[in-house]
Amino acid sequence: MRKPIIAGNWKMHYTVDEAVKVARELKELVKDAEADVVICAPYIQLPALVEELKGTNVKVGAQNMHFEEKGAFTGEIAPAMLTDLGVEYVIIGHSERRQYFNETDETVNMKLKTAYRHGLKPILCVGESLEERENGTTKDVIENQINKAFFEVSPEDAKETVIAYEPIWAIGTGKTATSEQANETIGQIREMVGNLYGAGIAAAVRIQYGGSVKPSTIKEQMGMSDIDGALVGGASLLADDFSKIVKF
Ligand SMILES: O=C[C@H](O)COP(=O)(O)O
Repeated sequence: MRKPIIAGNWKMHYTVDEAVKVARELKELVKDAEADVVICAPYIQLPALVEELKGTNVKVGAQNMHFEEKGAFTGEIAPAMLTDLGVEYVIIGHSERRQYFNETDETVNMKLKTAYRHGLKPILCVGESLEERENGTTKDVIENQINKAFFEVSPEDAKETVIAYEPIWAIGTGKTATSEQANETIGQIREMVGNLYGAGIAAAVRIQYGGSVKPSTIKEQMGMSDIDGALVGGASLLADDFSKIVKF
């Protein structure tokens, strides 16, 4: 039985004070949640969030990091800077990073390996564009992303990876993939993991759906056979909405 995992991605929202206020409300609302709960916040909020959420069931994640240990990479954040704070998760390869910041399947692979090395739990994002969905190439596009992301990744590390399937056309658009569409593609991703690592790991790996998830959509989504959680953008910004998703 896979434990559900609901992660919020706050993207580029909130000052530190605002973030702490939401976290304070959230930790009360979700303290008896059965799912794993994660908030992935902008770097500058991470120290205050780790402090605010210490000893609670809400874990803190970053939205990105560099694959190198250190060096002349102006504006970047190294993995040890995150673990030193007590950050436990990191989103890798979000479509907005791929689209606006030149993230490639190769850098995604390097970042995954760096995350494992530092004991950070990665949330690996994959997904197709609207054009790819309409062309009928969704499965090929995602298989390519999965194969490249897991290139030379050990089975032990692969098993601990959370995969987020996010159709790009459903992100922030209010256009949710139907639960059946999401479940079908997530089932295919599980098969791809199985092709790489075998049935045991495919059955164990947790795969989330992301894209306009709301309190009103989560129950049906979590009722599907292959959906193990959600990566939530807009609806994670308010504690009340996010807690309803967490406690689907
Ligand atoms: O990381 C989260 C996803 O990009 C989904 O964002 P959204 O829930 O605002 O559509």
